[in-house]
Amino acid sequence: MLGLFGRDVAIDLGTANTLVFVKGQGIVLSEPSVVAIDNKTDKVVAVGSAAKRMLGRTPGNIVAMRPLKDGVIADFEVTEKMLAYFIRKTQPRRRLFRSLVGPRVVVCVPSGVTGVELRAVKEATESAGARQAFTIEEPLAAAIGAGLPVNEAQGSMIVDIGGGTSEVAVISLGGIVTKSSIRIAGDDIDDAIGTYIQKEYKLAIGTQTAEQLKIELGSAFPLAEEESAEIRGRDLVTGLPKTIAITSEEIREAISVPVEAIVAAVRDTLDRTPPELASDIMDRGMILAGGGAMLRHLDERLRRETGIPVHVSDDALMCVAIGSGRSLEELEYYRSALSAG
Ligand SMILES: Nc1ncnc2c1ncn2[C@@H]1O[C@H](COP(=O)(O)OP(=O)(O)OP(=O)(O)O)[C@@H](O)[C@H]1O
Repeated sequence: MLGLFGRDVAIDLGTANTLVFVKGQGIVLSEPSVVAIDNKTDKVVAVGSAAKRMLGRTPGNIVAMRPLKDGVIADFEVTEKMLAYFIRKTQPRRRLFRSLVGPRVVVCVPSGVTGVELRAVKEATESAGARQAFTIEEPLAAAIGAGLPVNEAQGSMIVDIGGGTSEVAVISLGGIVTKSSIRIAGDDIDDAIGTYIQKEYKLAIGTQTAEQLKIELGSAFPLAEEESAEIRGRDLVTGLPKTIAITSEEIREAISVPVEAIVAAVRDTLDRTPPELASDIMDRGMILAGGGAMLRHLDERLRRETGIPVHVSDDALMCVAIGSGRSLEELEYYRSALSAG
């Protein structure tokens, strides 16, 4: 069909990764939320994976940056360019005529965003070519994506741990009843690892090495068999490359503060949950979503600290995008979860 309208898309605009869902097709794109820009010409040089490879490796005139920080837009213009790139990539190869043939776009936003930030997202989406922009709060999208019955009169609890924000929400009848949104998540865990290694070993490591250490050695609760790994960095005293060995116990200690903040947000949300909904959650448990949910034994830690069953979603990294996509495909059914632009 030679459609007059663009393909409707849902975008999980994350601090770390952006996922794009095309109506009728599912997730078609998942790339790091990174943009590389040439300072001299102000032109975008690369977006996504290609730009991520440039982080920390660019010559003077090119800057590779993440336009979102802590789950919110830190650089409006660059975010707009990134959105435009992702939307364009999913559209048939022809010009997008804004408002006439642009697609409808659902963008997922953290539940803690302010009115100003929300407007910024909608404006960026519309300037990027959307004829109509909707936003959906991240915990609602994650819950829909995890298959929770969000529209029923039943308490569902979702804990979504991304790169920049961790969102905890209890949902019933299509809306969020209690929530906590903290700007502490996966990135802060990486930073904590970097800081620890710098302090204990006088070694500077890059953010990608810190993230890798988190994924490979990190845990929120003791492992049956603790592990160790070798890492390379720059010796802060001699300025030369150096290799050290580090254990999973050390990484657990390094990340204890941000992990505890996430656990505290879950406890705090439960404390404020009305008794009927709390009882539903006691029975059915909470669902963990977002990339941060894959930190080893985080489920075990939460289970022990709250006494409530904890399940990690099968599609932790994609839950939010899947849920945003479902809300796009069933706009009427999920109307109460969406806010129109
Ligand atoms: N196996 C893993 N163990 C621990 N953390 C992981 C793992 N895989 C990915 N992550 C972390 O998940 C985070 C990214 O998750 P996700 O893609 O859900 O975030 P986002 O949607 O981009 O961020 P936000 O929701 O804050 O805007 C990163 O911090 C990444 O390091």
